[in-house]
Amino acid sequence: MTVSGISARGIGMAFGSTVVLDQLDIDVPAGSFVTLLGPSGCGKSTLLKILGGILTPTVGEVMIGDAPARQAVAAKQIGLVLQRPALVPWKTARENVAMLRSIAGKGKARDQAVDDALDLVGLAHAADRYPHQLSGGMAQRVSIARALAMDPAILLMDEPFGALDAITRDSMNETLASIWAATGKTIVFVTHSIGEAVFLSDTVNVMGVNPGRIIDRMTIDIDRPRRADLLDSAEFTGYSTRLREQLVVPQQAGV
Ligand SMILES: Nc1ncnc2c1ncn2[C@@H]1O[C@H](COP(=O)(O)OP(=O)(O)OP(=O)(O)O)[C@@H](O)[C@H]1O
Repeated sequence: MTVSGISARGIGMAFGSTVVLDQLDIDVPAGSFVTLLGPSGCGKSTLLKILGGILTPTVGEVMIGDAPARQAVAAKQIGLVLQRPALVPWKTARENVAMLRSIAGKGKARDQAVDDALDLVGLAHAADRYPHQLSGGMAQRVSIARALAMDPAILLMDEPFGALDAITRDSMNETLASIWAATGKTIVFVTHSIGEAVFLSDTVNVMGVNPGRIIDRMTIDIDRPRRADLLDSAEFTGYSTRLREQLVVPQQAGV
């Protein structure tokens, strides 16, 4: 895996006559954890897909490393994790993780990359279970392992923990922070949750609506590793309060 960053300039996106994103610039440094935080409908998912080269913007340019984003997609450098894990019900956790690798011609009878990915998400013990035998959090761990097993340079995550209960979500956030530290991947993460954004990110991009744009960029300067007890600290609350103010104050001109 080569670690790559993303640079997007002058991004605009319209669906028919509806302008969803307007004049948006964003940089995601290689190996960083960057969050897109904003209200429903501000264009987070659309921007995530554009940054990953999955969707072509109406105007503007996205570079991944030194190449246009679509080349990174063709080279399978992009991993995607969505809110719903979408596992194949008749395949075990291990088989679900192995699936994309076999489609890409990388699969072997005993594939170490699959076992390593399951290990990384803490599911080695459940590799032979079927999706109906997994909790929601475990199923989402499988979908993260499925993306990791392809060893993408960039992981795009679209509200991956949005459907989970608060306790499971905290534990998934800790797991994701340790996966990121262990793999050094570039991660772009979409969330509605201020707490999740502060806990995970190097940088939080706060988005405003109508049209979608970035209204603030906040660097989260909290030491790592970050553990769940951080959630009770004054430092954490300070960042959360500042972000909340950005989200409720009438939005100003884009930055
Ligand atoms: N393929 C599409 N065709 C038409 N409109 C679309 C399409 N995809 C997204 N939109 C519109 O673009 C806007 C932004 O959608 P998007 O899903 O990117 O927002 P979001 O911030 O991720 O929302 P949420 O947090 O609710 O998932 C919405 O108004 C949505 O209806």
